[in-house]
Amino acid sequence: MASGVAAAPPAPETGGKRRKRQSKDPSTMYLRDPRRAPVCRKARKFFRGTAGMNRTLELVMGPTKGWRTSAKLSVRGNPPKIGLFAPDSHDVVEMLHSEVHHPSINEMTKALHRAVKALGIRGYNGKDHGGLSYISMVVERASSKVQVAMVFNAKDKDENFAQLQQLQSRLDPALLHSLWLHCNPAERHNNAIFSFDPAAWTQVSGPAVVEEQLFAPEVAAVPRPTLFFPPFVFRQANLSGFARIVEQVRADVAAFGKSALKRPPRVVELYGGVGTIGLHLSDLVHSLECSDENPHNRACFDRSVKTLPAALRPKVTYTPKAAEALSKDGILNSADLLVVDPPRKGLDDAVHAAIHASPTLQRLVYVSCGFKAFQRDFVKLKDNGFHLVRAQGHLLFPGSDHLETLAIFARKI
Ligand SMILES: C[S@@+](CC[C@H](N)C(=O)[O-])C[C@H]1O[C@@H](n2cnc3c(N)ncnc32)[C@H](O)[C@@H]1O
Repeated sequence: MASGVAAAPPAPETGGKRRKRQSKDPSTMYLRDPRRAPVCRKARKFFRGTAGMNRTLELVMGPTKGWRTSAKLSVRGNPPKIGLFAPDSHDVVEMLHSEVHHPSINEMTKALHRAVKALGIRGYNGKDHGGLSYISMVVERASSKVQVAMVFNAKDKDENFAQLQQLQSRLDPALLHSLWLHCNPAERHNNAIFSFDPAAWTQVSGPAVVEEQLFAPEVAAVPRPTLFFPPFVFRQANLSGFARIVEQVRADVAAFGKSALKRPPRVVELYGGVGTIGLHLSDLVHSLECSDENPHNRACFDRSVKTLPAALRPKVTYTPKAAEALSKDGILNSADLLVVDPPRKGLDDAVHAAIHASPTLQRLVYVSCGFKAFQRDFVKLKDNGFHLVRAQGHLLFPGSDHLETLAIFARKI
């Protein structure tokens, strides 16, 4: 099974038209004024029009530089070019430095470029489908060290392992958190960068997980679980920006429990990753059933639960299963509130069917990273009796044509 992580920042929504090839870092196209990105204009129009909101959509934005703490760069050709795909293409725009990258990612990219060239490691070539195809880098914010995963399309894992051992000796230990080899079979037939198969992963060096606290110490949020990220689970690229979304979700869940429900809600979370949202709600809920299709998330979630205050631990559970299957199993049959943060394709049909059928569900917190799909889901949720209570746009990738939408829906039962 594949993780479906995207290689490049979201491609601009071009209405199907082929764009002129970009020669510029595609995630900085709107950096001068990020709120002028086409998706922001579309979202404002949508919420004013179709969604009937009586005020202009609020667009929340943090720092425009240095925000990307998780990056997947493509590698192509020989000598290898490292960078991002230009929108709608597989042409790599070389990017050894980007102002939107965390400084550690820039430093590590340059060091890897030097090391890869010196060791004669070739980039993916599209002919025999072998070579180094991607480099994933994740910064642990407290230490500024980088977890590096190098993705090869190769049959001979041992050869790549030996190469990465050599490569490791060329990297600064003060910058490298850990180094991982991910080998995809050269003959595979899907576009996902990572596979869930544990056999595809080999740890070359360093600790197994990056550790993160979502909230800065000055944010008055309780609880503060530690989150654990091995390279084979989803992690937000702009974790500080995502913390602002989770703060809003906390405020809504608290208000819903106090004012509408008059008791703490039973919460289900689908597409929950390692529990980045759900674990931060544990003090506000009667119970939280978190889930995700990636089987590796559960161990991270369980480890995080141990970092919660003891009284909160029994309230939270995790099921490693796809949202479609859980929906068919009746997971929403007694839920008061549903939290969803699906991939760009939006909610699966079975989830809509379970929302429709639930006799108890009154509140829906929708975090969307795909605005096209969100618009489709909005119409279906309306058909299922939900109305929009509140929405915000979060520019998690300021400079690119991407918007993270937080929408709160309610229905009377
Ligand atoms: C945008 S991420 C959000 C995760 C989490 N909220 C976070 O902030 O880290 C989407 C998640 O959906 C998961 N996913 C993708 N397709 C899924 C499916 N059909 N059923 C359940 N989870 C799915 C992915 O593994 C990923 O963890």
